[in-house]
Amino acid sequence: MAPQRKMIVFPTKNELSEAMAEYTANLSAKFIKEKGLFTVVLSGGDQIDWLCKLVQPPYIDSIEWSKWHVFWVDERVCAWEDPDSNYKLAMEGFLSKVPIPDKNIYAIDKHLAADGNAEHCATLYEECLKNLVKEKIIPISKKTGYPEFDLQLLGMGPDGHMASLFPNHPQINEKQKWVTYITDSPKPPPKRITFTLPVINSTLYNLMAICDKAPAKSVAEIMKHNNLSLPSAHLSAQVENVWYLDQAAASEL
Ligand SMILES: O=C(O)[C@H](O)[C@@H](O)[C@H](O)[C@H](O)COP(=O)(O)O
Repeated sequence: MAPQRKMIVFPTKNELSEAMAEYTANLSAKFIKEKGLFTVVLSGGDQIDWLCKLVQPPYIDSIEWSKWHVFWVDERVCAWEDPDSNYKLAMEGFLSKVPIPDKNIYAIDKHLAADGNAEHCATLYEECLKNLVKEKIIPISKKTGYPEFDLQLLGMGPDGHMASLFPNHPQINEKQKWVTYITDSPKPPPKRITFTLPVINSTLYNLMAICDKAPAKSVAEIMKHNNLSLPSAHLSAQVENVWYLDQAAASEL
């Protein structure tokens, strides 16, 4: 039975950001103690701004960064140096400030992304994940049959999309692939790769962080009506599916 969706509303974005950092640091300590490593899946958008607390005391010194393995739930198919790149966003805002080994940061294929080859990028990213299963970095969940990440940090767009799973687009129905692609994303840029829904929901701990007024109507559609036409309404997890909102994002509840 999938865990119930939990919701916590914070008075300010700063308090939400502090709670995100604490949640992440606690899970980092838990999994590194249990298995000697921690797998974290990032997304794009504003979320990286909120992870800023992790690069400040106490976390900057207390987290065992060398044991982290970092992935992206979705990525734009563009050069790493492109302002649209989630890799660039995360590298500049977070990853360049913490001592995670480069080999433990799994980005979209640099050259194929620069060439704009979305389908091949998705195939290669899936191959990367499958190699890490063989190397026992990522387990396959006995419960779901899909790869099992420890923590995934997600955002939601005003239209209710998460990762690059958008309303009225077929990618949300993909069940065979672990990574798929889109070439007509309603949110620019159009070409992206994305984890599929079964992989997103096979994560042990999913933290959905939403701020500002723009997504408030979609938050209400999901929290009050469980409107499944919105991809984020399908978010689940194996252990915890928790939504952190600021007052503006919760203002229609
Ligand atoms: O690549 C992307 O665009 C993101 O992964 C996307 O899914 C993002 O998480 C949401 O659009 C929320 O973005 P904001 O936090 O900027 O609203």
